[in-house]
Amino acid sequence: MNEPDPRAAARAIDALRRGWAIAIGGLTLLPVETADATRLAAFDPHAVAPVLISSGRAATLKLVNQIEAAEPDAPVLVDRAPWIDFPAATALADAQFDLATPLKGPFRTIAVPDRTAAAAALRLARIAGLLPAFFIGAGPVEDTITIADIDAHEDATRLTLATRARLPVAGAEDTEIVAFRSPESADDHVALLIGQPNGTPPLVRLHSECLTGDVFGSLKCDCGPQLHAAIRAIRASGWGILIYLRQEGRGIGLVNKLRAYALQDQGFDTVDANIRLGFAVDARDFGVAARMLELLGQRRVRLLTNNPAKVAGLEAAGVSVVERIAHALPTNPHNARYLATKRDRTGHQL
Ligand SMILES: Nc1nc2c(ncn2[C@@H]2O[C@H](COP(=O)(O)OP(=O)(O)OP(=O)(O)O)[C@@H](O)[C@H]2O)c(=O)[nH]1
Ligand SMILES: [Zn+2]
Repeated sequence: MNEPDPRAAARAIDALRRGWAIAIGGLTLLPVETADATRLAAFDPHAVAPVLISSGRAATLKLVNQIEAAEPDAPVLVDRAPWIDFPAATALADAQFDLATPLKGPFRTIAVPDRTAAAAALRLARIAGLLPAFFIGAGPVEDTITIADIDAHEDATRLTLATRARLPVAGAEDTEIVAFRSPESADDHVALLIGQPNGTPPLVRLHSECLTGDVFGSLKCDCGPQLHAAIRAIRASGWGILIYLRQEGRGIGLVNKLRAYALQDQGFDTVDANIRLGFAVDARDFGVAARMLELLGQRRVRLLTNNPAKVAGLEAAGVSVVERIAHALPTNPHNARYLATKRDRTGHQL
């Protein structure tokens, strides 16, 4: 097996964002979101290329039953009926049109030729911040990558400590910022080391990026208040670490999170919005945070969280969580339903 090429996934992500076709394993794929009718005609002159979507999207379109939708990001292939032109394929891919222009079919699902490569393609779409939907054909491709290249892009063990500097912040003047990077990914994660080690396990907060909450003070979620309260709680405890993970939108990226918000405007909750778009409810990998803690020499932590998946994710990656401390803040009329959904549907303990 060849070593993964550090540039391969980055080149493929770039190609997908420009609407160019790529090949993964035995599959040749054109992304639905960024293609157009002309590119599709060049890629698939006989209009026979089936459309790859995920099972959550397929369940939303009533193409598969609910049991399969329990794993919302599994690959499903839709046969290319003659009426599925480029706009119809876009409607297959994009949940925002579901209520206004419901698709009636008829649709037929067919066997996915290479499930592993198809799942890798859906994963790459998520990493690229695109809708998880592709035409599968035989046209010319811009890049060819392997599943190992995609794995390397997400491999936390490839993360290294890049630099560190003093960074006094409001509520914690004795703070240092440490930045981490990997050869593959452009997402530079950071940690704030707050206070001085005192022989006890650090109080740790894993915070996933939320542009809307962290920067604009969005009231739809609790991220901004949680971020600032965590810094203060860590300082008050003596010392600890705030890990800031570049996992916007629970790992689906900013644009897809805003698509989920548009679906929430239509009445769907945060869980159903992700599924209707074709993503897992939570696409984050907390192994990245474990790797950062390991590079900082910390294998035992006290964790500030309401989310059992964060505890399990750290433990699975070899960090022992000696204590979980709840991190709930007052609700407001805009985020009450979101927080209730996290309690009722994703097991958050408040
Ligand atoms: N996809 C999606 N992501 C969201 C939504 N609302 C907030 N987020 C993202 O969710 C992440 C915030 O999660 P965290 O603050 O880590 O919260 P948590 O997983 O609930 O866990 P704790 O706060 O530790 O209990 C950020 O990446 C936000 O951008 C939403 O409606 N849809
Ligand atoms: Zn948020």
